[in-house]
Amino acid sequence: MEHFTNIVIGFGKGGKTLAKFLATHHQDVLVVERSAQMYGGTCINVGCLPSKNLILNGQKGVPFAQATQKRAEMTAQLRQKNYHLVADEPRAQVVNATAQFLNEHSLLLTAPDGQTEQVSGERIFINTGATPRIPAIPGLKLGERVLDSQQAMELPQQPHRLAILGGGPIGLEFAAMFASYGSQVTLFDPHEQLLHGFEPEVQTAVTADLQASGLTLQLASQVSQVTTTTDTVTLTYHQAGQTQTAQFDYLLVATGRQPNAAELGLSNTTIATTPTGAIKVDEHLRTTAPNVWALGDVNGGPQFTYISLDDFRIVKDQLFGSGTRSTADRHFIPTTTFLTPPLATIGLTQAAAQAAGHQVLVFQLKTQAIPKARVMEDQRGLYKVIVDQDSHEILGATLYAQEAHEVINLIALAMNGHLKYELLRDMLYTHPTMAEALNDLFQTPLQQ
Ligand SMILES: Cc1cc2nc3c(=O)[nH]c(=O)nc-3n(C[C@H](O)[C@H](O)[C@H](O)COP(=O)(O)OP(=O)(O)OC[C@H]3O[C@@H](n4cnc5c(N)ncnc54)[C@H](O)[C@@H]3O)c2cc1C
Ligand SMILES: NC(=O)c1ccc[n+]([C@@H]2O[C@H](COP(=O)([O-])OP(=O)(O)OC[C@H]3O[C@@H](n4cnc5c(N)ncnc54)[C@H](O)[C@@H]3O)[C@@H](O)[C@H]2O)c1
Repeated sequence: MEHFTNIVIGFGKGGKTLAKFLATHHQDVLVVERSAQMYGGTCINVGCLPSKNLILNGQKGVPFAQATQKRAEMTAQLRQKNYHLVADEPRAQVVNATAQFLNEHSLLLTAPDGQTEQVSGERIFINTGATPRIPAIPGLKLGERVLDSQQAMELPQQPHRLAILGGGPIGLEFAAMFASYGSQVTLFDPHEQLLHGFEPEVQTAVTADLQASGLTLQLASQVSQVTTTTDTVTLTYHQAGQTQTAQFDYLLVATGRQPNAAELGLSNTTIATTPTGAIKVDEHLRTTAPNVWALGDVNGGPQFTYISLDDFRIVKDQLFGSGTRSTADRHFIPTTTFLTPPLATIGLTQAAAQAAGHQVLVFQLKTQAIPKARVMEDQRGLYKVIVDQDSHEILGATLYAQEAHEVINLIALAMNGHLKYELLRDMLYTHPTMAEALNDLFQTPLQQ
């Protein structure tokens, strides 16, 4: 059995960054990835980057067939680059196989052709990501007409009539994206409102903009049956006390992603899982077995590429630093749902801040008031920022506007640096930019 100092299972964001780091720090490392089409992980192959590329080309008016070709070229290039970034390191090896634990420190590797080998590792890092969660609805099964996000992006033509199950980030981004290519999109979600837990002004604005772009929303709906034929999919759903049916060409299932832990052979180890099926970790990402860590989606944390990257930093700090860095250091996690315009958030909403006992100042600005929005010919949206009345520090922000995905990082800096809001109010900004609107936003709080 070949022995390695380090084994990384899964070529995800945290794992590949760690593998590169270890190899360049003179440690041998084996990276095990079950699919040669996934070198580099979910984000670059089937997640963030291809979806944003399709969103961008939809906005530019590129036909879907051409856009999907560009997406495929981009992911192929990124996959190659990611593979070589690790595999070309003299101390690193990449193997195409599925890993399963035999015990805490040895693994069975099964190659795509069925060949097996056993390896052992002094340290093992689990970075196996997540896969779509399919709700237990009669007739609902992925196939020709019922797709996950990867299959939807790989369609050769945009669907004519598309149903989407789930109004989370995948459901919303794909709904807006397919609508921009001309698909008739209907989105089903059990909540009364889109964007559950967001600022109410933003829920209203986004809902109105999505409807104006041609999207049909079936909110407060429960899909109870899915029936497929060779070229249609029919949904039966309950809504407002009535049972209805609707027919589509395709259904995209976007109802969350489940950590990939079930097939790892964990029953051969003392590695515990959580009630939701994630690998149980402490705040230093240590599993319940010695010298085994879990990074990224598989550990049940927020499912973002930048969280997986931060998981790498936590593990690196244990191996090469002071060992103090932990998930508790993540005070504020910015997010962006890439709608048009994008929707970015950080920290608390007004309701959450008040519920937590803060006296708040609420600042709000309509995007219409921002010159750069006029220049960009998209004046939809608003900024809403919540400030603590005593400390003058920012508690949370929701930005729904062009460039919100960039401006939110400026707010994150102020929050992490414990800066008073007046600094952003009085700063010099380049012009014309969406950031300079912070000068105006912070002039006068709304009356409470
Ligand atoms: C459509 C979509 C859009 C998204 N958009 C964004 C976005 O805009 N911004 C953002 O931050 N996040 C986004 N995400 C989420 C983001 O992609 C994930 O949070 C992130 O990629 C998770 O990375 P990871 O490090 O956990 O592992 P992953 O990148 O998921 O890698 C896990 C790897 O492990 C492999 N693997 C699994 N089991 C085994 C095994 N037993 N043996 C060997 N290999 C195995 C898998 O094949 C996979 O390559 C998006 C996700 C999707 C699906
Ligand atoms: N821009 C981004 O950062 C981005 C983009 C895409 C995905 N992601 C990540 O990927 C993860 C997965 O995204 P997601 O949108 O699949 O999951 P999600 O868990 O965020 O949202 C799932 C949605 O499906 C709905 N739902 C659940 N069961 C349902 C049912 N039976 N019928 C109809 N609706 C149902 C829920 O109400 C919810 O709105 C997210 O948590 C996110 O972190 C991030």
